Amino acid sequence: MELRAENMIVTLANTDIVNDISIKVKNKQFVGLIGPNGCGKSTLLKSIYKVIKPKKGNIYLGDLDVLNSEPLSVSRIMGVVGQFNDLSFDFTVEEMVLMGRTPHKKFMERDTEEDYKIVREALNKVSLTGYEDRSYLTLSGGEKQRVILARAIAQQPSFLVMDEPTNHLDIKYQLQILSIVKQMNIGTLAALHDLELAAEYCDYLYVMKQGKLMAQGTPKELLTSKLIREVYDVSCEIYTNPVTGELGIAYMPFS
Ligand SMILES: Nc1ncnc2c1ncn2[C@@H]1O[C@H](COP(=O)(O)OP(=O)(O)OP(=O)(O)O)[C@@H](O)[C@H]1O
Repeated sequence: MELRAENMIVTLANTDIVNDISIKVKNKQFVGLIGPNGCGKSTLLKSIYKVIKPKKGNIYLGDLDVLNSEPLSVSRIMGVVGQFNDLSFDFTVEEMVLMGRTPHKKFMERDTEEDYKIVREALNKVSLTGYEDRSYLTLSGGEKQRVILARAIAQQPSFLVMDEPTNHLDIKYQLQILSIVKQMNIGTLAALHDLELAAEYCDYLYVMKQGKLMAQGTPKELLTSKLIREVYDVSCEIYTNPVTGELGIAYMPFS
């Protein structure tokens, strides 16, 4: 399913945090959103998953006019893995992942054996089998992150929005989570900080700086030392990793 966000302007506290940005994620494409802290990535994503109302713009997911649709209609096709996953109330891991089934149910409809099967499979995918009865609030940051991904998997969305999904995760789970998402083979838009991981997993990248879109392209054409200096104010050398063949970035320490 294709996502089109057109001419998005998001204003918070009288400031244009997202300033006339258009992005497109083609069907089954994994698209990364990169840029320095505070450039507006989360704000743009939140406007796409309807937590923040933009001042201007249009968002279409397939034929669905996201901004003019009920959240329930959007949640039937869009999964979200947010940046901060804390709750005020405690739920078990199983209850958390079962919430992913809610958009597909009628009012007061009971959970079925099929729902529990989908939840078990989702937990297995993120290596959390056996955690069903654990209290969500007692989990580590990385375990919470994987529960939230399991919830998105159980939702069986056609499109996924992720805000720094590898936050809190050690390297094994960073690779695991991105591989799982890639295998889901659905359109995905993800804000990412690790540029090497972005290069490895993303088909296409958008670069934001100070609320504006600065550049876009495939990782290979986009990630140059010149661009990284312009965006992050950091010196680096780009090379091809001799072991993986992937794009590598050697950052130069501040002197
Ligand atoms: N509700 C708000 N009111 C005022 N300013 C806000 C609000 N929410 C976010 N901002 C500001 O908007 C800017 C962009 O924030 P945002 O979280 O979108 O950035 P980001 O690119 O996701 O950053 P990070 O990489 O640090 O997560 C920041 O300067 C932030 O302080």
